[in-house]
Amino acid sequence: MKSGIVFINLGTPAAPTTSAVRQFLKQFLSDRRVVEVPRLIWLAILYGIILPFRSPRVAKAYQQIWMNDTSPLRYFSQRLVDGVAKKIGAHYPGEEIELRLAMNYGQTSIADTVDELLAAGCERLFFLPLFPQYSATTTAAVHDEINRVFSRRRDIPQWSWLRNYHRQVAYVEALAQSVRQYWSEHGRGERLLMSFHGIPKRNVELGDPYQRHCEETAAALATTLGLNDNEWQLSYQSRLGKAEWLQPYTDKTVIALAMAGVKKLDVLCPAFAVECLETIEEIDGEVHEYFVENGGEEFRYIPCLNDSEAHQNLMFLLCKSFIEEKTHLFS
Ligand SMILES: C=CC1=C(C)c2cc3[nH]c(cc4nc(cc5[nH]c(cc1n2)c(C)c5CCC(=O)O)C(CCC(=O)O)=C4C)c(C)c3C=C
Ligand SMILES: [Fe+2]
Ligand SMILES: [Fe+2]
Repeated sequence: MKSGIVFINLGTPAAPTTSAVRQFLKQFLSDRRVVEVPRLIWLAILYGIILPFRSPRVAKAYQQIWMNDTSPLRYFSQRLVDGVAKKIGAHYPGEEIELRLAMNYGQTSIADTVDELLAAGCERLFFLPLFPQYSATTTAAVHDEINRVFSRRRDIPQWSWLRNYHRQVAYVEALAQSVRQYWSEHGRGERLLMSFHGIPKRNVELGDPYQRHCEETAAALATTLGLNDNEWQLSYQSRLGKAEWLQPYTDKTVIALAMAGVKKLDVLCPAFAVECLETIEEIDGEVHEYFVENGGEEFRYIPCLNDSEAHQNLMFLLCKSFIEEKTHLFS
């Protein structure tokens, strides 16, 4: 039985232009899972302020980071998928397993990817959102889209998904390995800051488990690295708008650390599977500058897992349980 595996990332603009960024932001920020502000108020903010003013500014930021004719998010996500496809091909030589990358916003959509895999004869599908920590703003938004796609089909294939992998030993080990490798090449900083993408505080109060997942990832990583409580810290980045988001905020934390005399700071972004605007431009650009402007000397950004061997092995392991699942034998 032919199977399809779909890795899903958030999405990214098709080009580093104002119109492409506007189109991406419009689709992304119109999703009720992403922004829970009352609709009419939000549409006024989105169309009156965010789309006209943010799009040109963010397009310039994408121009700075565009690589190999695409965005880093797409570039590294595709390389990860290609690497895992090779591993799966080598490990299951007799089996027909197709791997694809899809985006929840922008191209290639989940709908087009499912159409393609079903047309190619796949009879069961596995969806793997590249969000280690569950949040309704990301993971549930992907789940909604998968359901929307199948709601339009009469003949729904056998399908499953992975909800989260924030405490998977192979994930925490992969993060630890990349920190250790960085330390072996550059020496160790005075503190390790783990910066996660933020969400509004209200979402957590209403039941989103994201904060707990981030805390569990951070604590597991600190334990794996053998760090004491005063050797690491957790913070939340990428706040948008005036409402309170999860605290402590990354920018304020970094400024406070610099002002408290920390000179050498290591920074890791565990919620981001691959490099993107929020890691390269925001963390290693903006936040890096805040650190140096406030007395810090070395802001040492540790790259995401990207298409590293450890990340490919983790993804292979997550796919393995689907590949070896036997439910299809009942059909
Ligand atoms: C209300 C706004 C947002 C919420 C909630 C949010 C949650 C969230 N996002 C990610 C991962 C990524 N976000 C990225 C970019 C990005 N995020 C927002 C807003 C919210 N995110 C915006 C407006 C943007 C676009 C850039 C900008 O205008 O600043 C990206 C990078 C995409 C890229 O092309 O590089 C990622 C990845 C997570 C994990 C998350 C909640 C857990
Ligand atoms: Fe985001
Ligand atoms: Fe941002």
